[in-house]
Amino acid sequence: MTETETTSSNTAPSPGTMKDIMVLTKFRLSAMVIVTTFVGFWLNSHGPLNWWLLVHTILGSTLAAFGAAVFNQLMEIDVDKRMKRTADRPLPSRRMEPGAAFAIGWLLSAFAIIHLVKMVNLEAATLCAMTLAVYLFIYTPMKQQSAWNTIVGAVSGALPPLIGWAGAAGQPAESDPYFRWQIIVSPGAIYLFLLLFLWQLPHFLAINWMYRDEYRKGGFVMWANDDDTGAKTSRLAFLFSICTVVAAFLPALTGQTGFWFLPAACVINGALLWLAWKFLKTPDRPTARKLFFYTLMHLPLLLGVSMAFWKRL
Ligand code: HEM
Ligand SMILES: CC(C)=CCC/C(C)=C/CC/C(C)=C/COP(=O)(O)OP(=O)(O)O
Repeated sequence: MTETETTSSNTAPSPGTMKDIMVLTKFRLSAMVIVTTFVGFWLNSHGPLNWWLLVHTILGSTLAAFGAAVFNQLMEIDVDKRMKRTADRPLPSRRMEPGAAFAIGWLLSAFAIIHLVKMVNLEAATLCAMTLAVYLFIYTPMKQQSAWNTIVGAVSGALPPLIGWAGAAGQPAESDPYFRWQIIVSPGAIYLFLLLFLWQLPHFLAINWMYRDEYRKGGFVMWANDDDTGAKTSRLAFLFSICTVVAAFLPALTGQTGFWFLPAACVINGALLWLAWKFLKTPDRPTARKLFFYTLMHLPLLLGVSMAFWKRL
């Protein structure tokens, strides 16, 4: 090997390193979480968008989402080792030292919260801290105790759009109370929370059923673990898909969206119900896979039409 090659292999991250960083930060999942934060910010922006406030909100939330992923994987090294889906993650495969991950997790999470307090507002920072706390202190340990963990996980997954919603409110005026609860107790924020909360249930049930053997092997207690026929999981997935669709129509019912939201939402939600129905009628891997992949399209599509037809009242 020439000197140049040695030097470059020491400094430039190899494709393996880049991949490990993506896995450690659960990059694709975190990216979609941040899309929901962006949508929350956008929907609660009155008048022209405050681009700097948006950048600070997204930066803080992104670092927190990465930090959450790092700590979650640090807490699950032993169980992740037992599942094919997760065994090759950098920590269980021992490509990364737990000490390094611990330091990275702290740096990301602490910087994120401080950044949100200083550059955005106390409400966004508090919601972000709550997201981390629910995900790491309640959901992650609960995965090995009770199948209700999914409901708790869905709470942490439904808070990030509210971070964006709160972020758009900016700094308080002098006359404002210390903590402005009214920002998040509003119809738009409630819509985003309910939509995200409910959407995660069919999203996860489909994948939970596909990976039920792995979850059992890993020692995770999940709804689909004892359901080899798929009857129970597909019933739950169908029921929660109906609930998701009901939540998805709320802004149309309250007059928050323009005329074209309704037909667009009918198509997007109709496809979700159709795929959940197919999974219910024939619970097998192909129907579960289709439902899971469609959930990954359903959410951005619905958030997209919400943004497009949202009335700035
Ligand atoms: C109870 C809450 C949730 C659970 C248990 C859950 C579970 C999972 C699992 C196990 C996967 C991995 C599938 C695989 O390895 O092939 C996955 C993928 C994914 N999830 Fe979720 N999820 C939840 C919430 C969310 C939320 C809130 C979002 C974003 C808004 C989200 C977005 C995604 C995305 C984008 C993927 C694909 C990631 C990839 O291909 O790397 N999930 N989810
Ligand atoms: C701003 C901020 C802090 C954002 C973070 C949002 C967040 C915590 C989303 C997590 C959603 C969730 C429960 C995913 C499943 O994780 P899992 O641990 O069950 O997935 P795994 O089995 O693949 O490890």
